[in-house]
Amino acid sequence: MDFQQWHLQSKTQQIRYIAFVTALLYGLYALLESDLTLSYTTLRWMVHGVLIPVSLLVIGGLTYYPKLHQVMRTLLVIAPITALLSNLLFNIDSPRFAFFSPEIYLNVVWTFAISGLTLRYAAISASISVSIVVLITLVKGVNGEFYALHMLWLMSAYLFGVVNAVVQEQANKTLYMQQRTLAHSASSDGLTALWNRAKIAELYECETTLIRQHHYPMSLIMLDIDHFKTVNDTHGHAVGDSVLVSFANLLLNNVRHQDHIGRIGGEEFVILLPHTDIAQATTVAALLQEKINHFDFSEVGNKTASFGLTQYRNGESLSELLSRADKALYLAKDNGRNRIEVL
Ligand SMILES: Nc1nc2c(ncn2[C@@H]2O[C@H](COP(=O)(O)OP(=O)(O)OP(=O)(O)O)[C@@H](O)[C@H]2O)c(=O)[nH]1
Repeated sequence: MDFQQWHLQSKTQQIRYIAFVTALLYGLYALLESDLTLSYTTLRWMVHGVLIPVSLLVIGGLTYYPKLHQVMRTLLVIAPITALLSNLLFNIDSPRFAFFSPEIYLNVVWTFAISGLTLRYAAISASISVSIVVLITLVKGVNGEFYALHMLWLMSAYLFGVVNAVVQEQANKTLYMQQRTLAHSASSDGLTALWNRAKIAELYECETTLIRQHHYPMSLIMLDIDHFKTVNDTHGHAVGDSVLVSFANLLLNNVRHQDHIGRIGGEEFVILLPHTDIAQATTVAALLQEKINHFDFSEVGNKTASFGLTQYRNGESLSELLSRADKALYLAKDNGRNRIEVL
């Protein structure tokens, strides 16, 4: 999940409540406005009392549907621009423009600091809004003495908004990075950085859910370095560790990016291969065997590994799949090691 998606997800509640509260406030605004003005009365009602509150309610409602969050964000970018355009349409020629102008400044601050948009999207929305206001103000003008104050407040709203959004964005990015680091260290093996057993179980659940929908084959390779104990006994634990890291990298460099590699025991590894039947998995295992046999593990020289392969059967649990692969691996060890066995 990239930062934009993470942000959207983490801001869902804020967007929801702010959208609902703002819808309510626009309803009130429409009521108060009708006492203040005689112009565009029906249109004002339609826009401030119906169109904008309904759009905001839709935005709030879309927060409940993660698949529609992109649509929600687009509406969130458009809504403040619409509100502001209607404000200008209704009020720019009015001698009482000053009564209605706070909505414009609030709108800009709202977009940057309150709406829940990321800096990029808030900047797009608020910049379009402010450009429109400046342009229309320059073309149409606003009544004399209010002009300078209007421009100052507009600029202040934009500046406060930008500064706040930049600071918030920095804080959010730090939080995002921290969460990613934490999530990764909770899912990976500290020595090799491959997935740990818990993460493999999570990935297995994701894959089997997809398999139930799309019916594709999946295989599992379990492999174990042969006579690894002698590496530790002869060269020491530190060299043993570096062999494990090199071995992990060798696996990573020789499988597809959609395959999931985990270290589930001392020198025991698994590779979950989606969209792969047992014949294809055997070809992958043979390629890995070849690569391992020819790899120079520096002080240790060449090593071999034994492979246990099996194909996923519909509805079975990870432990059932692992236990069959484990039996195949056991067979490979029993039959002389540096072998591939399938069950
Ligand atoms: N250096 C290092 N050694 C580990 C680690 N985890 C497990 N081991 C060692 O891996 C060795 C596994 O030994 P065994 O289970 O007897 O297996 P083996 O010597 O590889 O023999 P076979 O699997 O039968 O071929 C043990 O000596 C463990 O101490 C680790 O993280 N680092």
